[in-house]
Amino acid sequence: MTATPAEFEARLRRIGAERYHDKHPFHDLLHGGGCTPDQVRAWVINRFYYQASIPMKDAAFMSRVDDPALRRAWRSRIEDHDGTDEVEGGIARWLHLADAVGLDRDYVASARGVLPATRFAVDAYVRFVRDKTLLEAVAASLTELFAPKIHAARIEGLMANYAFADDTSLSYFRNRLTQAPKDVAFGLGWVLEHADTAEKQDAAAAALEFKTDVLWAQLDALHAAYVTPARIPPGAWVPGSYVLTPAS
Ligand SMILES: O=C(O)c1cc(C(=O)O)c2c(n1)C(=O)C(=O)c1cc(C(=O)O)[nH]c1-2
Repeated sequence: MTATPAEFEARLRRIGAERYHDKHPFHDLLHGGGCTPDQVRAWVINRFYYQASIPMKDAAFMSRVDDPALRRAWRSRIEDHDGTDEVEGGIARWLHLADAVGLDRDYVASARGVLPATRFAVDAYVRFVRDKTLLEAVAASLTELFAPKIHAARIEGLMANYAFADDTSLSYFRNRLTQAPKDVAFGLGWVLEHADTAEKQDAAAAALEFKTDVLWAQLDALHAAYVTPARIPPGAWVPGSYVLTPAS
């Protein structure tokens, strides 16, 4: 049976409550000050790959949309990450964080040291958005419903626990606090309007679950590789390498 929009929204929010990556143990370590400088660096290197891929997935999405109004509503996402001639974007802001933790920013930007499982998970998200229905693609972005809470917790936790944390190094997250709610208000409204059959609601819910897996798998990979007993896959970043300045 088709759920009402309010019931369907509650179903989507339950998926976040049960599966979002704010519950992953790596986030407890990171936000609680329990990460070593190299573990923070590993997170910065791997998470960069997600950041850098987001505007590519949004471009893939827009390439499939024939409704100019939907493209217009979506295109600010690309500017938010890539920036404009006047305003720095999220990718540049992420590289301030790379500088602050002492990493060689060119190495981070090259994505050479990214873990294989991170690459597989992120690439799967870009492919999902390219290949699935527009409804599933928009529904997958709705993990952002749950992101402002984790960004606020991250700013607070990093500021309290790490000397590298300041307004410049954390500017990425501060900007997302206003960007994400705007994106997600549109995305949620669009999904509630277009998921108008039980089958479409099931497909949208499954897309959101898939996306929580994309996020969770990245942190599993990070935890397995860099938290004791560490198992670093061949080719991935080796702690201590590409570090230009000591930890602060
Ligand atoms: O730090 C986080 O936990 C987190 C999570 C997510 C998310 O839920 O997918 C995004 C972001 N950050 C983020 O910064 C971001 O720009 C973003 C875009 C998207 C998307 O799917 O389009 N998710 C996320």
